[in-house]
Amino acid sequence: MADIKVIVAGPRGKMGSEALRMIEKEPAFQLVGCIDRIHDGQKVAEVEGLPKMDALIYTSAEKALGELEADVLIDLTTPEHGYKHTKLALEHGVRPVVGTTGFTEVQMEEITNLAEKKELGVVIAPNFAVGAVLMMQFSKWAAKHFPDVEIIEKHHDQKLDAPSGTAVKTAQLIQEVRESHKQGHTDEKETIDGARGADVDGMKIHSMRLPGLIAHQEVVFGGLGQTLTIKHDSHHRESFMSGVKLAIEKVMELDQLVYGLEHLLD
Ligand SMILES: NC(=O)C1=CN([C@@H]2O[C@H](COP(=O)(O)OP(=O)(O)OC[C@H]3O[C@@H](n4cnc5c(N)ncnc54)[C@H](O)[C@@H]3O)[C@@H](O)[C@H]2O)C=CC1
Ligand SMILES: O=C(O)C1=N[C@H](C(=O)O)C[C@H](O)C1
Repeated sequence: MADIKVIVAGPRGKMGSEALRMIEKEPAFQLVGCIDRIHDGQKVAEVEGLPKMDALIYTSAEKALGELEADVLIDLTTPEHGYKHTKLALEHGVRPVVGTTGFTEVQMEEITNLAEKKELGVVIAPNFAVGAVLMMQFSKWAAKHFPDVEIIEKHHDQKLDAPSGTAVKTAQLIQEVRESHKQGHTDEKETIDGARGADVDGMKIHSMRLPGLIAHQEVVFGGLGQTLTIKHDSHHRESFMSGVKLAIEKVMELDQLVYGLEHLLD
C-alpha cells in the first residue's frame, strides 16, 4: 500500500502525542504536518517530548491544509476546534479521522452533509478502543432484555466534555432497542440538583472526573432479582491506537461519514 499522508491536529495532547508515536512506528503512514496552537514553523522533532519526526507544525489550520499534500487529518483537540478542523479538511479534500468528542447534533449533521457533498470519507469515533466498542455493542444487546439501565462513566479531571462521547454513543445504541420510559420511582425528587444524573429517555448517565483515572465506563442493567454490569477500562492511551490505525486505513475507502468504529470492524 502506498503511504497514507497524515496531518495530526493536537500533537502535544495526551492522545495526539500517542498518535504521533503510533504513526512513527507504522511504515504505511507518513506524517506530513501538524496543527498546534504554538510552535509555528518548527519541526515536530524540535518540540520537547515529541518523536524525532521532520514534519512541520502550523498554527493556522487553513495554511496547513492549503499547503500540505495530505490524505487524512486526525483531530484530537477540543470540540470547538475539532469541528472547525473537520470542516476545513473536507473543504480541502482531506479525509478527517476524528477522535475529538463533544460535537453537537447540529454539527454532526453539517459534517454528514458536507462529507456527502464532497463524496469524501470521514470517521468520527467517540472511542477507538476495541474493548470499548464491544462494551457498547454488548450493552445494546443486553438492553433488549434489561430495559432499566444506568451508565457510569469515569474520566481524568482534565476532560472538557460531559457526558463522555462514549456514554452518549452507548445511550444512542441502547435507545435503538429500548422503549423510552422513566426509571426509578414515579414520585422520585432530587433534593440536590443533578443527584440522579443526566437523563436520556429516562435512562441515566453519571459522569465522574478524578485525577488518576484515564477512561472507564460501566453500564449497569437491573432486572428482577439480578443486575448485569458491562465494564470497560482504558488503563493506557495505547488502547486507542489500533482503532486510530484502522480508521486511517478505512477512511481512504469511504465516501461518507461513519460514526463509530463498530462499522469498520469485521
Ligand atoms: N475517540 C477516542 O478514542 C478518544 C477521544 N478522546 C478525545 O480526544 C480529544 C483530546 O483528548 P486529550 O488528548 O485527552 O486532550 P488534551 O487536552 O491532552 O489534548 C488536546 C490538545 O489539543 C490542542 N489544541 C487545542 N486547540 C487547538 C487548536 N486550535 N489547534 C491545534 N491544537 C489545539 C491542545 O493544545 C492540546 O495539546 C478530546 O475531545 C477527548 O474527549 C480522548 C481519548 C480517546
Ligand atoms: O477524554 C478522554 O480521555 C476520552 N474521551 C472519549 C470519550 O469522551 O468518550 C473516549 C475515551 O473515553 C477517553
